[in-house]
Amino acid sequence: MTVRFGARVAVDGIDLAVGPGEAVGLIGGSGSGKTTIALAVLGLLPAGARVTGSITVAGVEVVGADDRDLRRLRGRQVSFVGQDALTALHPLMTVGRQVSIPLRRHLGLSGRALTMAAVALLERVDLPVRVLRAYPAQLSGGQRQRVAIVFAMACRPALLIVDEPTSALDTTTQAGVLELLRTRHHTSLLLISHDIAVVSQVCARLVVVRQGRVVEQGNTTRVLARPTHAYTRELVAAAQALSGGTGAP
Ligand SMILES: Nc1ncnc2c1ncn2[C@@H]1O[C@H](COP(=O)(O)OP(=O)(O)OP(=O)(O)O)[C@@H](O)[C@H]1O
Repeated sequence: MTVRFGARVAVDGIDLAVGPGEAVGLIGGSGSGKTTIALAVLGLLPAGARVTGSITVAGVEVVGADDRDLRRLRGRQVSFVGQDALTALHPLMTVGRQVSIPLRRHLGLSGRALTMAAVALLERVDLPVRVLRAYPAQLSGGQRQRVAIVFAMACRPALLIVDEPTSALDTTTQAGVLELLRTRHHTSLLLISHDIAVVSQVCARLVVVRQGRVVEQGNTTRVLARPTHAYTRELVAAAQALSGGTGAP
């Protein structure tokens, strides 16, 4: 895919595949095009953006699709969790009401079956049932992030895209969120981050982007041990410096 904002090419002929159940990490510095790739896959780029090429999710072509088809795809086949879970959740709706919407719309649940499904989702992320009656602002940052991810996975989408899931969290809470991302069952994951250490804890394959192009991709262990591109070496060195400077991140 290629994405242009006017004359500026933000994503330049990227060829990227995420297989069924696979977790792929998309890494790159600020402005490398990571969020633009995510928004293109979701069909959520702003009006001025022009996408060329092809993007398919669960066999459905996104480029040129109409709003109705895109709405059907989002939530059911592809879900997204952005950097700030507070913005992903409606501030004036309890957690319980919010989770009931996708469960009703996409899975057709109602009444007792719907309540039981909502409770089961919270149990999966070690959150007490009373969280269903809480408003997002009454939860901690880590609780909100877990709620947002578990909601995004509620309808068992084919693909989950998560953008910088842990940047605002302390190390312990971060570990909980990453553990949650590891237990996705059949859902594929595209995990976006500038932090190679975070992504390498969840993803078996890494794709490194710079200025809208893929500069390196491959098995996580291989990329960390023997990065071939200078830019990847910089990212690995930065992660090692942050983790105390010894060993792999
Ligand atoms: N709506 C827009 N209009 C014009 N240019 C944009 C728009 N959105 C993104 N860009 C440009 O596209 C390029 C890629 O931006 P993008 O947000 O995808 O990078 P990123 O890798 O996600 O960065 P970050 O890690 O800082 O979020 C940048 O040069 C940015 O300025």
